[in-house]
Amino acid sequence: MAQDQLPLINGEPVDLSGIINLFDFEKMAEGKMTKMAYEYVASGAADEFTVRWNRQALDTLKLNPNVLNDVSTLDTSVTLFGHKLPYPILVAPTAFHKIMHPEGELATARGASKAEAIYVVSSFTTTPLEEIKKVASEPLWFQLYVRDDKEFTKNLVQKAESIGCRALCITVDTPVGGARNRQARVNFKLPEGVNAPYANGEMIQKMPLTWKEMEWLISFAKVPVLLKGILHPDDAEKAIQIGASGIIVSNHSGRNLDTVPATIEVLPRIVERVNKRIPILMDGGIRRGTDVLKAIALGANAVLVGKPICFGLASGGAEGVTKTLEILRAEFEMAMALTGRSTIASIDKSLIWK
Ligand SMILES: Cc1cc2nc3c(=O)[nH]c(=O)nc-3n(C[C@H](O)[C@H](O)[C@H](O)COP(=O)(O)O)c2cc1C
Ligand SMILES: CCCCC(=O)C(=O)O
Repeated sequence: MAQDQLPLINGEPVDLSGIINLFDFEKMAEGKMTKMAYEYVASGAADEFTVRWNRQALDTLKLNPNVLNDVSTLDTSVTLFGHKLPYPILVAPTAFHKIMHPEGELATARGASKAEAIYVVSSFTTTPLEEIKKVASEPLWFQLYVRDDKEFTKNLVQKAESIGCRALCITVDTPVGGARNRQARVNFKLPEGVNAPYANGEMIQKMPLTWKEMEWLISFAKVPVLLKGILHPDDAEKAIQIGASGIIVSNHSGRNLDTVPATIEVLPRIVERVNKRIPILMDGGIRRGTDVLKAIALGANAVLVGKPICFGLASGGAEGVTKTLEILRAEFEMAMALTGRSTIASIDKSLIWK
């Protein structure tokens, strides 16, 4: 592409034509972000075993394709809480987008909408919800970090509902922050002029969140409530008992408790216990269309992607976010066709080589 035809991001031409897969975006983003921002996004907790295991576990699962099924037309759609998604990939909640790109969450929302994906806005957004809502043409969900101030929490839930967020993801795996060594080494903090309006001036501190508070939240929430960060089948069961509408199997991309297993390893046990009573979403290390396929084969209804969205955003603003999702979607479609699956319902356990 000629220089003068390239899209302008903040007045700077950005050429994404060399980006072929999601790993290319990480390399490009590293060159564009401040060291502090890159370390914040790219790092995990402690020795980063879980970060690596998320990827390794997906990589080492082998596929067992069928041939000669009619895959001339694919239906990749799934329905979650009454809303039809054209494909089963959502934008995971990630904090502080203005440290990744000056347009922050507005670029993420535009980019996700263009790719027809639901964007789960983080409690630690650096842009007010009302502004994000104005630029989003696809549904938003809201991720909630529950604070010890109940009034604050309730008001935030009601704000998210009133601007039209269609679901709430309550993050339950962060009662305290993890041992984020790489963040500590760069002395991570928000740069001057960037703030998180719903973080109440604090980063993660002790959060007094227990099953009792979850019941309280569910009692007044008007939209479906999902618990994000479930790894134990007993907790999945409790989530159903207290009336959660869904769960997200997640280890927070290995950013909180190191040495928990890969989410794709945990997923089958949760799926067995939940036994189709509520939808199960999963995140952690999804980078390839085949990863999406494997998660669905093992029982997830949909997946979310976190880091790749941050890297897409840092590389090319809204366009980078769109391209990230489009690459993953296209790879997922190829993976379906190449395994002989034309619908989501036909993606079953037999696809995984034993
Ligand atoms: C930079 C970054 C910020 C994150 N911020 C939040 C957050 O504010 N709230 C939350 O529930 N999860 C947060 N997460 C976790 C993601 O929602 C998600 O669980 C995880 O990133 C998925 O794994 P992946 O990044 O390997 O795709 C964050 C993850 C990253 C990488
Ligand atoms: C201090 C925690 C901020 C948000 C978060 O969940 C993350 O960085 O993973």
